[in-house]
Amino acid sequence: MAPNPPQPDELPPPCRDILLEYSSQVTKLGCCMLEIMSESLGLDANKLLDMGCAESISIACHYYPSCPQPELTIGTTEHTDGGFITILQQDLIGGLKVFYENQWIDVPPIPEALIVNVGDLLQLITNDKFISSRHKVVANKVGPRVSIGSFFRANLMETSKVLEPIKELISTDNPSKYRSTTTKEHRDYFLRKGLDGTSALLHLKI
Ligand SMILES: O=C(O)CCC(=O)C(=O)O
Ligand SMILES: [Fe+2]
Repeated sequence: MAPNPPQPDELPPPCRDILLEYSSQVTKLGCCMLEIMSESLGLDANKLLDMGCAESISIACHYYPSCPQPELTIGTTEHTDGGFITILQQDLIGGLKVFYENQWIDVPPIPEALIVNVGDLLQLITNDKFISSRHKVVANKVGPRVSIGSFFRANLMETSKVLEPIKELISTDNPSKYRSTTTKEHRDYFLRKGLDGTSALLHLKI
């Protein structure tokens, strides 16, 4: 949806208007979250926005059919999201799980609540102040399940933009945990690696 929004007639008619409206509202919410997160790090409220964390936004609508033998398969394999933040809306079916304190915990649907996931790039630029969440979706006998993910990512148009821990968040006591990369290098690695359950940050660790 950003930086190059689709033409309305490129979107399926049944969800065209609502998707454009949703995109504009979720963008506002994401910017607000990024401002609050900046402040919580002791940074200027605009810092994460100025770094381009809301420049590129894509929306994926997921449809998980009901599954007669859910124990034999998986909805979405374990992964961390690759961007800065993801705002996720799930319906009331359930199935999302997050890895917390060494175990998989259900993220039960709460009507009208949204989930905000920290992604790998926010972990990288905050030098581990925010940690990306490992999550997955299990298959379900009931369904279908629908979810909508709004991904705030690095702007791929700026291929050579450098991604590295924010200077204000590193010091001699708390040195940089990651080497610098570029949006292109990181994206290529993320796509090559696939959703194999390991973090795309491991190869950048110092
Ligand atoms: O369907 C969901 O609830 C989560 C999907 C997801 O993790 C993703 O698209 O990155
Ligand atoms: Fe995800």
